[in-house]
Amino acid sequence: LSPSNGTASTALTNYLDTQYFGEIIIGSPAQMFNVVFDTGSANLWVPSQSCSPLYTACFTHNRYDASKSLTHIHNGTGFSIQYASGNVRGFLSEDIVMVGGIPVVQVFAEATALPAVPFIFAKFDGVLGMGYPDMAIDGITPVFDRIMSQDVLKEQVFSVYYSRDPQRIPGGQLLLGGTESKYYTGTFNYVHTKGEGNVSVGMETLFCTEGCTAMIDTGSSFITGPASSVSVLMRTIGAVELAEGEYTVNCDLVMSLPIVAFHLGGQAYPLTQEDYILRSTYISVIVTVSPLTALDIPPPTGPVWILGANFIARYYTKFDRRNNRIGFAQAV
Ligand SMILES: CCN(C(=O)c1cnc(C)nc1NCc1ccco1)[C@H]1CCCNC1
Repeated sequence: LSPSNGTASTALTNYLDTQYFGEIIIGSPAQMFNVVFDTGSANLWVPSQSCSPLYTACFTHNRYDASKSLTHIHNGTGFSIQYASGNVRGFLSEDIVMVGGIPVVQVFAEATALPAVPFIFAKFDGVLGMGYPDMAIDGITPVFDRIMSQDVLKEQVFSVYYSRDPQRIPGGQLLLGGTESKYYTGTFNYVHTKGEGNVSVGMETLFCTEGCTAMIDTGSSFITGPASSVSVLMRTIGAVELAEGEYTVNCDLVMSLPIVAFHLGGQAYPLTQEDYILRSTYISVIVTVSPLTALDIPPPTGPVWILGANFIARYYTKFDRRNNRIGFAQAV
């Protein structure tokens, strides 16, 4: 925490433009964990020392050992969080958590059952939810809310920078309490949380004309949209569906791909071809647009567009909890 200006910075690692994570400390003496700072959830969980090593995903990641922390407080309440491919299950514990040098006494989950898919592919150990308290399982006050109530931050905001260049150090930044001017240009345009938006391709608004909700999810790698809308979008750009919800276009068509723009809060946020395609290295003739896939999320949350890392890498994002709005500026 730099006392001078009431902000706290955490450098993020960029793994293949698809995973961005930073270090936190839990317990005394310090136990270090790499976590995704995830606006798509609101709980903190890390693998537990009591996770059976039969769970490969536990075996290959850092695990919290309550017996080695002098500041550990027992809780024991059951915990389960649902992901697309399976549940993370465990129990609650309490200890000192340090984020960007700010200490909070935090209730978090020790994971004792960690599904191999997707977590054996995770370069991070756990997830630190940065979402609103109403998303928090077991009604636990999220980390950022506990930091805000300490009145140590200049502003009740946090900002996220995701670098697009894997060689660039740091690969990203989480800044609590403000924005980092070196990571964006121009001014912020704001959209109110729970706001409406729509999606246009080229000059025409294809669907969601009556507006549909979008979620900015710092913990997701890609952009997903309702299957019906994504298929309309893909047909428009001439992509063909190979796998379920995954589309490909031919390489030499890339330059003719239209701009896909997300309209949020009356402002257009265009993505160029490079933002929404991923060149598949092994088949030189086909380009996959996998950063844009179909995912139908059931009501009441869905239908919803989820804008993940490849959107945030283009638009530096300020989560303004004081005014319940999200600001976007051109990322550098
Ligand atoms: C963290 C769980 N998430 C992932 O999409 C996810 C899963 N599995 C792996 C291996 N990585 C993931 N995200 C990597 C990443 C880091 C930053 C950007 O994307 C999502 C689940 C829904 C809420 N939001 C988060």
